[in-house]
Amino acid sequence: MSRLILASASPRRLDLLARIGVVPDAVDPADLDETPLKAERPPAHAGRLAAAKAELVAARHPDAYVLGADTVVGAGIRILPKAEDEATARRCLTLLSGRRHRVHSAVTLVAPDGTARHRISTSIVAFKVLTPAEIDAYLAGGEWHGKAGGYAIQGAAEAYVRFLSGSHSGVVGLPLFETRALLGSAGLLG
Ligand SMILES: Cc1cn([C@H]2C[C@H](O)[C@@H](COP(=O)(O)OP(=O)(O)OP(=O)(O)O)O2)c(=O)[nH]c1=O
Repeated sequence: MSRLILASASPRRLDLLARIGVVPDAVDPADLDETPLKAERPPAHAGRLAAAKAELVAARHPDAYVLGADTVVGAGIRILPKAEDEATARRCLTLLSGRRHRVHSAVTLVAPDGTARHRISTSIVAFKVLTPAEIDAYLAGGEWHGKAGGYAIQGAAEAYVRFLSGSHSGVVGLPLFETRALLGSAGLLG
């Protein structure tokens, strides 16, 4: 069977794949510019980056299947950043407090013949109104680091989530229903 490469530096994506019994033959992250295009909408941004990551890494592994993913938090037409510092995470949480937002997780599978298959999962998440003390407590925990929208639903932030509609695995970073469909249609399961 052909090799499967996971084009991601996210340990969560590796763990999520393992939950459906898939262990990639290698992990080879793509390093690319994740700046949104002018007027790019959140789902389009996620789809473009998932495809770009998979295609970039596929060029390095011509005989393998390559899986890439991207998770974007969108508030209306705004794309929230991936929080690399506390001030950014604070701005994200302040914006998300007391309102609904969407989390788009796109997955792309590039086959050895170069054809690409794409899927996207969109979830709706609503946070309670966050008090300044709750935001401070969350920031002190550090789980926001490197996360789209400045939070990780798989950690303490889930206690602030009043409502979730969609895919929990998608919010964490790799929607398992869509990923299984992609891998299955390529004959990579069982
Ligand atoms: C909203 C949310 C995001 N995230 C994470 C998933 C992604 O790792 C990250 C969004 O950044 P991504 O650019 O999707 O992924 P990444 O930079 O971590 O890894 P790579 O590009 O190499 O695949 O935010 C959570 O872990 N939990 C959450 O609840």
